[in-house]
Amino acid sequence: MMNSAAGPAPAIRISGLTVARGGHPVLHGLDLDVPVGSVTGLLGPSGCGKTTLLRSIVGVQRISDGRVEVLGEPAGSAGLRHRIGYLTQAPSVYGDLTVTENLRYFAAVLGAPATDPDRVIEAVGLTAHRDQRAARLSGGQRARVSLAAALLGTPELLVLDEPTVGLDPVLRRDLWQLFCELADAGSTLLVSSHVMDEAVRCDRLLLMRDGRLLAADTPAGLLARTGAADVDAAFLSLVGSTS
Ligand SMILES: Nc1ncnc2c1ncn2[C@@H]1O[C@H](COP(=O)(O)OP(=O)(O)OP(=O)(O)O)[C@@H](O)[C@H]1O
Repeated sequence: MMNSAAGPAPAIRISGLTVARGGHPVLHGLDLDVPVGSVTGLLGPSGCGKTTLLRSIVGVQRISDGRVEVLGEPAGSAGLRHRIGYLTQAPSVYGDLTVTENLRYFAAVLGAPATDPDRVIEAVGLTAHRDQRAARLSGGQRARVSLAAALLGTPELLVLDEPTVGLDPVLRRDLWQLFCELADAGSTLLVSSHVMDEAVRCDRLLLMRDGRLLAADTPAGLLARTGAADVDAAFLSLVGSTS
């Protein structure tokens, strides 16, 4: 989707974003847009700055320079709190509560509809485990409880940090299907991954390396531009042309 002057405003607009962590520069003046109602994949090797970028978007990262605008407001604005769902890499669930109890609790905190816990439990494929305590779930199941919590209240923007890590291929496929359905219904999704083969499921890709953006394109555009057969090869070709 193009963002012409007449087109819809992007869900996320970032210019000159510079971040240092622990005294070291991590993001070096990033410029990017994320269009509304799309699934954008944020791809890049471990340590390239994906989580730092996502933290800047949800407004929990101290930034050195630049502008981060989310849904028309500066990142971190109080008004955005109920409009964004954020899945961190570490599942945040209460081990001594069941799946349903966890989600009822988070729904109450968020003021989400009372029917939401059932809906999101089904969406992430945990209905059969709904009465199990979270401490007894597998790592992948616990991660899905966290994902379900991010879906409560049907946020306009979902920021998901490696939501499919450690999941089997069937579940990964089902979750990507869910992400596409959410985008079709109008939500905007920004999904990080270091698994390049997930890229084909995205409408758009942001390829990062060493705190810089290598490319922002559709999967097809990226392959056409690099002449590569897959996103992995496209990434390597872009790395080769910049290093
Ligand atoms: N709390 C911190 N203090 C200092 N440096 C940090 C901190 N967190 C991350 N970093 C550094 O910032 C850089 C980017 O980290 P970040 O977590 O954003 O990468 P990432 O692309 O999300 O990696 P991964 O895919 O492994 O999660 C890394 O070099 C990392 O060592």
